[in-house]
Amino acid sequence: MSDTTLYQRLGGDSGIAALVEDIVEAHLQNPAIQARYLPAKDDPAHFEELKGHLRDFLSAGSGGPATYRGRNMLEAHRGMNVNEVEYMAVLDDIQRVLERHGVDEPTRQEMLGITYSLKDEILHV
Ligand code: HEM
Repeated sequence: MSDTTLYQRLGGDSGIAALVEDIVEAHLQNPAIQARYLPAKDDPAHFEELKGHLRDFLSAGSGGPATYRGRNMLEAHRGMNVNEVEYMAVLDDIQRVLERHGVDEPTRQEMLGITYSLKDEILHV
């Protein structure tokens, strides 16, 4: 176990903001899932709000100072009927962006565990 928080190992507020920008961009480029995110991009105010929610979710969930004010994972994804391929595409994008940002291997593994653990609230709901 590391004695630094996950939030610190992700680079704090600035690291998390940079990660979210690149994760969302990766989703928009990923043929398996881009159609899911394009409608949000077409509405700039909504798109900024979504990215803010993603930053706050990551900060709040990793020991950072933010308060997450978005919907819980079940409510946010209900009705989308996300499938396994889409779920893996999101997890893969996150892992690739973490690696590109120089996030260390144990921290990437921890993120993989956390993102996988949300499966029952997101997959086929
Ligand atoms: C561990 C995996 C995931 C996490 C942590 C996550 C997290 C989030 C969060 C925090 C929001 C914002 C909710 C809000 O603004 O109220 C969101 C929205 C969204 N998620 Fe996910 N998500 C994950 C997986 C997925 C997957 C696999 C898909 C489908 C490919 C997906 C599609 C979406 C879409 C389209 C929205 C935006 C809805 C809107 O336009 O407001 N998510 N997600």
